[in-house]
Amino acid sequence: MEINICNLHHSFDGEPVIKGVNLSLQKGEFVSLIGPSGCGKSTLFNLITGLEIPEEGEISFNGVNVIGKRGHSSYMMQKDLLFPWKTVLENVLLGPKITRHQTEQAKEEALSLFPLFGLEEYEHHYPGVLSGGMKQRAALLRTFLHKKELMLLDEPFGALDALTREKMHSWLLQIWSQMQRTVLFITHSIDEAIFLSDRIYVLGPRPTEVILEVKVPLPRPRKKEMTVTHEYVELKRQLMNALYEMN
Ligand SMILES: Nc1ncnc2c1ncn2[C@@H]1O[C@H](COP(=O)(O)OP(=O)(O)OP(=O)(O)O)[C@@H](O)[C@H]1O
Repeated sequence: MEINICNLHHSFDGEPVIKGVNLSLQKGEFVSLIGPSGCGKSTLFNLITGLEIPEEGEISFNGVNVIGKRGHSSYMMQKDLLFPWKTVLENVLLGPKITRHQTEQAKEEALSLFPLFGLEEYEHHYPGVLSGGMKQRAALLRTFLHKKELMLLDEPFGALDALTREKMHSWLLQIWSQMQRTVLFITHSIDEAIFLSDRIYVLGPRPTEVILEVKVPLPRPRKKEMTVTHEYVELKRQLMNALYEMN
């Protein structure tokens, strides 16, 4: 599966937000988007999922135009909250339920994944008793169960403390390699983008466009020790220059 976004333009009330964005993803790739606050990253996700219709440009999955079409990507929004009155299991089944495929099979699959997502024994608890990291893992499990060609993750770890966030990085990579999904990931953290990704796109300020695309030259599986290697530091310098030059 190949995803191509070509010459995408979008405005709100006559104010341009997206200005000729081009990007592509190969099957199974982990790609991050990094850019200044308010540049249009979430808008880009809304366009890819069909929640918004672009003024101009193309979005295709395997050559098929998907503009304005829903159902080809699973989306974890920045504030993807769990419903406090539903149990953790009911919350994670919301994706399959929405697509009317909620069967005993979906429930069994969800239950079998609770240990991998570090949520074992919390199936019938309410989200109020979960830690911040567990809540994000539950929201991620819901997104993983909503099996679509592309997973869009909008800053899933932005609100977590540094240590929990680091643990989540290694954990997410393990899940991603086991489940073989294509991921597009928004972050404000250069380190997070490098540690997780195969490729990174740097977006400029609003109206945004791609100002840099880099491949991450680090082997997998990723290890924390890699964050002090020459390749890592050089890439970080390149990304910092691109991001700080805009301000
Ligand atoms: N539905 C909308 N109507 C009008 N303006 C909008 C709408 N959605 C977003 N905007 C504006 O478009 C711009 C881009 O917003 P967006 O949320 O896409 O940025 P972002 O890069 O995801 O921001 P952040 O990094 O802070 O999450 C902002 O100026 C925002 O106010």
